[in-house]
Amino acid sequence: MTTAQLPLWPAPLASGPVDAVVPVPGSKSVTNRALVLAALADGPSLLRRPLRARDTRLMAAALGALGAGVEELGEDWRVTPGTLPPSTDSAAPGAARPALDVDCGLAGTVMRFVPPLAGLLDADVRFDGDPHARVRPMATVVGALRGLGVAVDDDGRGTLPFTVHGTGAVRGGDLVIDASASSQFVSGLLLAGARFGEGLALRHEGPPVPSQPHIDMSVEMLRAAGVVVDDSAPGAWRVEPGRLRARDLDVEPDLSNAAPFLAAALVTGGRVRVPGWPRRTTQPGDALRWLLGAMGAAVTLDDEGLELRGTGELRGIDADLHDVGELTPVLVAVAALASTPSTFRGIAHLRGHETDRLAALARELDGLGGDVTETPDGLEVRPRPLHGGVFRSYADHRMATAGAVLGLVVPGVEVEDIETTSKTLPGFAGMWARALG
Ligand SMILES: O=C(O)C1=C[C@@H](OP(=O)(O)O)[C@@H](O)[C@H](O)C1
Ligand SMILES: C=C(OP(=O)(O)O)C(=O)O
Repeated sequence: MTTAQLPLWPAPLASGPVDAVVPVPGSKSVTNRALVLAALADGPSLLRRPLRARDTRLMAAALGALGAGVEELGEDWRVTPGTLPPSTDSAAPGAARPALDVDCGLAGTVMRFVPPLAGLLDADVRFDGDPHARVRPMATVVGALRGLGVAVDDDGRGTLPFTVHGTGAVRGGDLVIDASASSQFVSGLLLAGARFGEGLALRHEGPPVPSQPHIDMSVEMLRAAGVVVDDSAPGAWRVEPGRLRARDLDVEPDLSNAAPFLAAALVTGGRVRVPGWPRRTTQPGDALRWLLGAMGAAVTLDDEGLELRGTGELRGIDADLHDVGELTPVLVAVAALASTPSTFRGIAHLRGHETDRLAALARELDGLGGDVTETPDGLEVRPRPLHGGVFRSYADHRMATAGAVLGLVVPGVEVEDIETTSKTLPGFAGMWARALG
């Protein structure tokens, strides 16, 4: 794919230690789960301060196409279930079955969470997305739906596009999947499972499932909606059939989107405070406290939020990021600026993210004079003096923010298509400029 025509953003060089308070918008993962659960619930729900970004607007539009209503009320969103749960007023005799379109963009949560809901509608629902979305792994979703008795038309490649032929009900029951390529396969089925006739008894078979905190987030949010979920056996989940309670919810700040700002404090020896950092959370971004701490940061969490201070020390780490893969790009950028080498493991599944993140990080850092090698399940980073140049983002919001972190201390870094950050963080360039003062 040629990306030569995309604009280049001269990444600002820090003139000194970054010292900023950075309020971070709502969590993508919490917002999109809350939208799905609200669309399936027994009445209207209010999401307070959801993330308003491309991924969450795509989710709102997808649920809208399936019959739910999402209305903006200032900073909040009111969600009305509409024809979800399954409509009883199916098409009149002789009328064509409704054919609906869902644009997944590049949102993993939309492409993995919405198809199981489409099975609950009496309609044909076509799923497609961006060019980069058409190479993300989807075979497990298609296979799971067929295993649940839902017909799906695809071209057999195990990717978008495909069409789900819903019949208005999903039988549910026992299902075995391989979720080693993405935890979202598990989450998507769990979120819809209570609406299946027999509920869902899901079992994973295969190499370990990544991103366990995101599965915990799904289970916790289902329970908060009154759904009975048993996750006591490793690699197995039982969702009892039943109603989902509508509820109002405060969306936590997106801790993974705090990563570049916290990294800015660390690599410039400065200080960044993120207000509203939850004391307890299922978000994987909470691990930044330990990961950046291990790289030299001093981190405190109190009622004012999280504060991270750079201490002047910046060391490499050896870290298994299997559970927190979405933190990888920024951590690799920090590692490239450290005084000692780093090894990141457990993240083979990042090859199926917005882009092949392992290849992209190795290529772009090498392009700035770095020394990064891919391993079968991760990256090895050997710090070297870096020089300026173009840092391509491959339609990946987290590649773009990783480039911004490098540009703080490496003169002449130009990040391609900084606006790709609008997937989860619209206005990133402005936030970055404000944080740098
Ligand atoms: O369920 C979610 O909200 C997510 C799960 C993870 O996906 P993978 O398990 O595919 O890494 C994560 O990387 C992604 O950013 C968001
Ligand atoms: C992997 C990510 O996104 P998605 O939800 O599209 O999978 C991510 O945000 O790092």
